[in-house]
Amino acid sequence: MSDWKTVKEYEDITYKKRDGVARIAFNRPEVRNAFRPQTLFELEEALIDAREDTSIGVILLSGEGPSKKDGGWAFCSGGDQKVRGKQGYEGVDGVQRLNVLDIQRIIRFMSKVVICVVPGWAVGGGHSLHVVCDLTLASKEHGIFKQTDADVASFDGGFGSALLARQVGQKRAREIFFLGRDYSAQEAYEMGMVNEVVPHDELEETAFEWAQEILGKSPTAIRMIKFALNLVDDGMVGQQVFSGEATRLAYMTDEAEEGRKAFLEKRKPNFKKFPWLSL
Ligand SMILES: CC(C)(COP(=O)(O)OP(=O)(O)OC[C@H]1O[C@@H](n2cnc3c(N)ncnc32)[C@H](O)[C@@H]1OP(=O)(O)O)[C@@H](O)C(=O)NCCC(=O)NCCSC(=O)c1cc(O)c2ccccc2c1O
Repeated sequence: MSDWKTVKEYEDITYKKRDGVARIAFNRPEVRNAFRPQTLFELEEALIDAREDTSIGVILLSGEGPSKKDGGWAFCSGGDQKVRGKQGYEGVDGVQRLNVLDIQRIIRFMSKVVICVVPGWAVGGGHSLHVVCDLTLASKEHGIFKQTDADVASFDGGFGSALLARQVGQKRAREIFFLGRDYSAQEAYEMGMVNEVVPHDELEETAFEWAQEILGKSPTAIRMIKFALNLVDDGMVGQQVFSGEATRLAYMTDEAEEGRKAFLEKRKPNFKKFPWLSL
């Protein structure tokens, strides 16, 4: 096994790779890893790099820490309220955005497994990010899950709430949003939104081990299952993403090769030798 290698230095995130695994982490621990537009642009670039790298099969999404100010740990505390304007979170270009939604879509629709590694607070828009990841591992000692959207007059009416209800049930999802209470990693596990509660010191290594276990599986089977599980909730976009993978598989057949060759050779395709399969 090799060591983590930094892919690129960023201001608001860290980005490393090791043995088929990419690790991307929020790096603003003094504000509990709250995100501003710049954070999300950096995150988008790193996620797309990991998605396009065919040597990478699993992405760990986490938060650096602890805070030098008070020792607190966080995955992410959502949008940075200091830069929130009337139409979204304001960047250095003066434009106000809700570009965390881009990040949610990249995670949801990418053909690789994204594991959320929660070393501390997962709050507001950070809570929604954990919900949209494929799996969540949380620190036994410091992991806390909290949905503060209604405290700050915000709401994630998409994956952050609807998918949450799929994970924990309607009544629990409403409780999480309506009351905005703190839930320990163990409580989040019992509700069905965390896969494993791990001693804090072992969290990173456990996440890496889960990633290695997944990397031992068939990449095709993993992405077909991810997209099939998404399909039921994602409407025509889910159908598009799943069907894209079916098209890819079809392209790999001799039948598809005959279609392609016939076009290039300016002749009629001969599909006679390919059977009309039964059920
Ligand atoms: C996360 C906390 C529960 C942690 O509490 P704790 O007591 O441990 O720590 P402090 O409160 O003292 O915080 C330390 C330090 O960090 C600063 N900070 C923490 N969170 C944020 C934040 N989100 N923005 C800015 N700054 C933050 C805090 O001010 C302290 O700094 P000092 O200088 O005072 O030391 C608790 O901090 C907390 O509740 N934080 C706020 C959580 C929150 O409400 N987040 C926003 C929810 S809305 C959202 O995220 C969101 C974003 C989107 O882009 C959306 C897009 C589309 C739809 C919905 C969206 C959405 O809901």
